[in-house]
Amino acid sequence: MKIALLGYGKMGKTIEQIAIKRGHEIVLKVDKNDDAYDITQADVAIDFSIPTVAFNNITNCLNNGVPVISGTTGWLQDYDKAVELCKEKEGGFIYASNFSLGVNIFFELNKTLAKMMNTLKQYNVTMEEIHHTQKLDAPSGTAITLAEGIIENHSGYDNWKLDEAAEKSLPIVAKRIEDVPGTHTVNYESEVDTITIEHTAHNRQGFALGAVIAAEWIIGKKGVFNMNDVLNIG
Ligand SMILES: NC(=O)C1=CN([C@@H]2O[C@H](COP(=O)(O)OP(=O)(O)OC[C@H]3O[C@@H](n4cnc5c(N)ncnc54)[C@H](OP(=O)(O)O)[C@@H]3O)[C@@H](O)[C@H]2O)C=CC1
Ligand SMILES: O=C(O)C1=N[C@H](C(=O)O)C[C@H](O)C1
Repeated sequence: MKIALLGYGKMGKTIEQIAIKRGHEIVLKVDKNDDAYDITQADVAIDFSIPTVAFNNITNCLNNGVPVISGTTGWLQDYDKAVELCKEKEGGFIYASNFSLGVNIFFELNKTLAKMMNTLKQYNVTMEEIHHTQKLDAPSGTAITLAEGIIENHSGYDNWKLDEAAEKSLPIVAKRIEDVPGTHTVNYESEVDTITIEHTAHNRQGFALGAVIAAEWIIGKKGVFNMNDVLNIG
């Protein structure tokens, strides 16, 4: 499979290593200021860039008939437009806030726990995410997906807020600590006890492997998909 890497930073480089080990070829590496590139030489594009350019990268792929996997976070105000374009062009598109198998299992565990806790009003939910200091967005995309999983399944919450507690709002604390690949914690706290679920990434390999598996999976498919489709979970 011929892969275009849109964004050649920490994730782009990790994806390159894994893709080559799995027998794929990297035909294009796009970074800042690499504007004039021909995406059509690739069978599939993998976008791990920055929030301000991700939507543009995705539309360029869809307009040129190249299926695209996007892991970039912080651009979701334009997600619906990307979905529309994908349908109009009959393309292939997957966005996931987190591509790792472990986090996708954690997402399901989080939803199940929220359902179980729904009637137990003595518990307040709080969330914390910790990432490296170069991260541009807060809260993390993964934290937003976790919050949405709780809001959909727990009637005590209908929105989330960064660093703020308010009526029916799920507070998310975002911490930035050097070299942390990504840790997400969900707490249910009552006066008598705390229930905690946590996912800790030890490195970026899990995210990168998931993105390559998603790229392999989307070849020959048309539509907008997510990691539950790829991993057949949920
Ligand atoms: N969904 C998931 O599983 C995961 C998602 N992520 C997300 O992926 C994104 C990238 O993460 P990470 O690799 O750690 O970040 P990095 O900052 O290491 O890499 C981002 C790269 O994008 C480059 N870039 C800047 N402008 C453009 C452009 N116009 N087109 C293409 N590339 C460009 C940057 O170049 P320069 O440095 O020169 O500006 C940089 O090399 C983030 O949004 C992060 O949150 C990260 C891990 C897992
Ligand atoms: O920026 C990162 O590094 C990560 N970003 C994603 C997010 O925002 O959730 C996924 C992972 O946590 C690493």
